[in-house]
Amino acid sequence: MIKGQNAKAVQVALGAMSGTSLDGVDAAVVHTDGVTIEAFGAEAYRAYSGAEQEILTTALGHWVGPEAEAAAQVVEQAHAEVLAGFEAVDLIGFHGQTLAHEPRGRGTCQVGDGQALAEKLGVPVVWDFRTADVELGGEGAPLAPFFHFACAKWIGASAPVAFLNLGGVGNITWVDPGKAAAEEEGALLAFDTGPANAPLNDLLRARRGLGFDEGGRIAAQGTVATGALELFLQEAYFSRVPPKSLDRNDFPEMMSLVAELSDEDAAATMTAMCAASVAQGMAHCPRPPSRVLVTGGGRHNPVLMEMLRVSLECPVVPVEEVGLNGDMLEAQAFAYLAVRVARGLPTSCPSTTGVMALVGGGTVSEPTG
Ligand SMILES: Nc1ncnc2c1ncn2[C@@H]1O[C@H](COP(=O)(O)OP(=O)(O)OP(=O)(O)O)[C@@H](O)[C@H]1O
Ligand SMILES: CC(=O)N[C@H]1[C@@H]2OC[C@@H](O2)[C@@H](O)[C@@H]1O[C@H](C)C(=O)O
Repeated sequence: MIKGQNAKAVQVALGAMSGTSLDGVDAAVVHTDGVTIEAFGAEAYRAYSGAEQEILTTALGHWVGPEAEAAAQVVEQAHAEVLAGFEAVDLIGFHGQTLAHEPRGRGTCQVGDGQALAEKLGVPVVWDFRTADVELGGEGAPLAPFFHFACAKWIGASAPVAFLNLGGVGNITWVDPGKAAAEEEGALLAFDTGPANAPLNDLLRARRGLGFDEGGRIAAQGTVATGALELFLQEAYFSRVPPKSLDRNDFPEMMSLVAELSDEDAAATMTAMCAASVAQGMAHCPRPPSRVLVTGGGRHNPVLMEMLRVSLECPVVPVEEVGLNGDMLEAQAFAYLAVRVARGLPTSCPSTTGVMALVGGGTVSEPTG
C-alpha cells in the first residue's frame, strides 16, 4: 500500500480480470505511478474448468444467494492460484467477476472478496472498482479508458486513436493524446458498443458444444442474413448518446433473430452484428480516430476483423501493431487503476461513464495477518 512520503513513485501493480466470456482469469503486472506507464511486466492466465464455467454461467443475473456465493468461491480460488505465482508485487487490482450490471437499476455486481484475497496473498488488494461510479450516477463501465489514455501516451500517439475491446461485450475508448491528462475535458469518450463474442459463443455452445468460433471458420462459411441484421440495429441502445454500458446478456433477442438460420449463417450474422454495432458507435466519436486499435479475443477472429475493416473509415489493427498485448490489456488496466485508487486519483469521469464528477472508485483491503 502507498503510505505518505515513504511511497515509491512507481509501484509494481498486478491486475487481474475475469471477463464476460467466462473463459478464465488474465493477470498482468504494470509498473506505474498511476499516471505514466513505466513498463509492463509478467503475465499469466488461468483457464476456468468446464465445471467452474458452469457455476459462473449459472450465477449470471444472480446478485445474491447460493449461485452468487458459489461463483464467488470459484473466482476467489482461481485468482488465488494464478496470483500466487507472481513475486515482488506492491499491490493487486482485482476486478472480480461481473454477475449482473444494471447501472440505472439495482447497480452492479462483481463477485470475489478482495479482503479474503489480501489475506491469502499477503498483499494489499484494490477491488470493487465500479460501485462508487454507479452511486454517483455513472454507468460503472467501461473503466479501462483512463488506462487507454496512458497507453496512447505510451505508444506515442500524436493524433486521436480508438481502443476497441472485443470481449464478451464490446467497448470503445476514443482518446485525444494531445490532452495533458485523462481527466481533462475532451481527452476521452468511452462506451460499450454492443454485444461482441458472448452471444455467438453461447449459440455455438448450445448448438455444437463449442466454446467459440475459432478463427471465424464457421462464420466464414455462412452468409449474413441482412434482415436479421437490420432488425438488430434498430435496438434503441445504438442511437443512445454515450456514455452507456451493457450487461453481458442485454440482447437476448439476438438468439431469436438467428434461430431459423443454419449454424454457418447464424455465426456470420452474429459476427456482422458485432461489427455493425461498432460501426454505429463510431458515429458517436467526436471525430474519426486516426486508427482503431483492437484488443480482446475478437481480434483473433479474421472474419470479424475483415468486417470491421470494410465498415470503418480508418485503419483497423490489433494492438500488437503498437507493441501492446491484446490478451492482457484489461488485466493491465486494473493494475493501473489500482495504483490510481491507492493514490486517490480518479478512475472515471463524465465522458467515460457519464458520472457526475471525477470519481475514484475502489476499496483498498490490507492484509491483517
Ligand atoms: N482464435 C480465436 N478465434 C475467434 N474468436 C476468438 C479467438 N480467440 C478468442 N476469441 C473470442 O474472444 C473471446 C474471449 O475474449 P476476451 O478474453 O477478450 O473476453 P473477456 O475478457 O472475457 O470479455 P470482456 O472484455 O467482455 O470482459 C472468446 O470467448 C472468443 O469468443
Ligand atoms: C460491468 C462490466 O463488467 N463491464 C465490462 C464488460 O466487458 C467489456 C465491457 O462490458 C466493459 O464495459 C467492462 O469491462 C471493461 C474491462 C471495462 O470496464 O473497461
